[in-house]
Amino acid sequence: MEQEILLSVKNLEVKFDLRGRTLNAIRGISLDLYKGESLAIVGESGSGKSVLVKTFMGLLDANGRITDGEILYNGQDFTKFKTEKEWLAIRGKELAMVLQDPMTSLNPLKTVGFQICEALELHQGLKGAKAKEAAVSILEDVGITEAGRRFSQYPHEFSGGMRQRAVIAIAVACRPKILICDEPTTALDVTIQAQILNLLKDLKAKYDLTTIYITHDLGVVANVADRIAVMYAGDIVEIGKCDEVFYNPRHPYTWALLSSLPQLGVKGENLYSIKGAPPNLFTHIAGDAFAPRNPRALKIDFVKRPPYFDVSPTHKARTWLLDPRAPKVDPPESIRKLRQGVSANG
Ligand SMILES: Nc1ncnc2c1ncn2[C@@H]1O[C@H](COP(=O)(O)OP(=O)(O)OP(=O)(O)O)[C@@H](O)[C@H]1O
Repeated sequence: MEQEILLSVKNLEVKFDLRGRTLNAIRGISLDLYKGESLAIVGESGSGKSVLVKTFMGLLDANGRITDGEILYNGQDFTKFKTEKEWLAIRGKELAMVLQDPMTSLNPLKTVGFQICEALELHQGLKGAKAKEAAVSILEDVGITEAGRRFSQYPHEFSGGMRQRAVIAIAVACRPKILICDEPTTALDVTIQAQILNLLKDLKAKYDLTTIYITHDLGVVANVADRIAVMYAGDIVEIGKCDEVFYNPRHPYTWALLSSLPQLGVKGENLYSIKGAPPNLFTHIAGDAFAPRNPRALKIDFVKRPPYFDVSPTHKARTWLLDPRAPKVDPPESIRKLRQGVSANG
């Protein structure tokens, strides 16, 4: 079945000017987002996850610029936008974002209810009693009990988890098509994390959302994502359905990420202790950016950037290991066990 593409990124490049030097933050990304799906973008700190989604909302820092590519949405190309006015028709209304720290999104001086009403008025033209009624109902939708009373409270009267619910309420009040969640639960404790993820899942169905999750934690995405895109050094190195990436990963960086998952009972190192450091994005990267940290790297990995190779119609990875001419390189023991577990279970 053909899936409808909601947002299409083509060969996107983003650079930052920093003290006379140029940092290559996004290095030629192409990505289709399908209507109704839940896509997770994973990768370690600095891989470009946030910068990528900021380009979807016109929120790049002032020293950043798109130097190539297209971002197509509903017949428009965001990369061609020149004015803030053009973005105001998109931001909040078509795409909304939930950030890690709710306090950066909430105004501490205004009640939570007022802030939801503001969004309702701006995007749906609702005012007065109608707006309040709608806001209370949204507060209920995001799982805030005694919504009528909570409506009149200030963010500091809410707990951390409730603040995040309030931020989500403001985001969905605008009825966006796409909800971007940037590490939405990182700042919360584990039980609250699970509640917020469940809430986001419920809201996705109720509000007919397409969602993008950004996280460095593969454990988080296993429960929420239909597809996973793995980012490394400003590029998507592997993308596929959740099961494909978890149980048949092909890029050595994905192997490393998975090996670090404590949830899988795999004895390995923490994500942040994958040996070596990410590459310097100020310099041109010739081959596979992960090669210097990859104990299984081939010679060509240091010389030539790999293209994508298809693993299945829905799964591809940018690694020379998938070239038919490549020598057979086995994934680490832990990854092989994962795979065997799947085939043994049918
Ligand atoms: N305004 C800026 N000026 C210079 N470099 C920037 C700027 N914003 C981001 N970068 C750089 O772009 C790269 C990608 O950053 P980004 O914040 O997207 O990473 P990330 O994967 O989202 O990491 P994290 O999980 O820490 O947020 C990093 O090297 C970062 O230092």
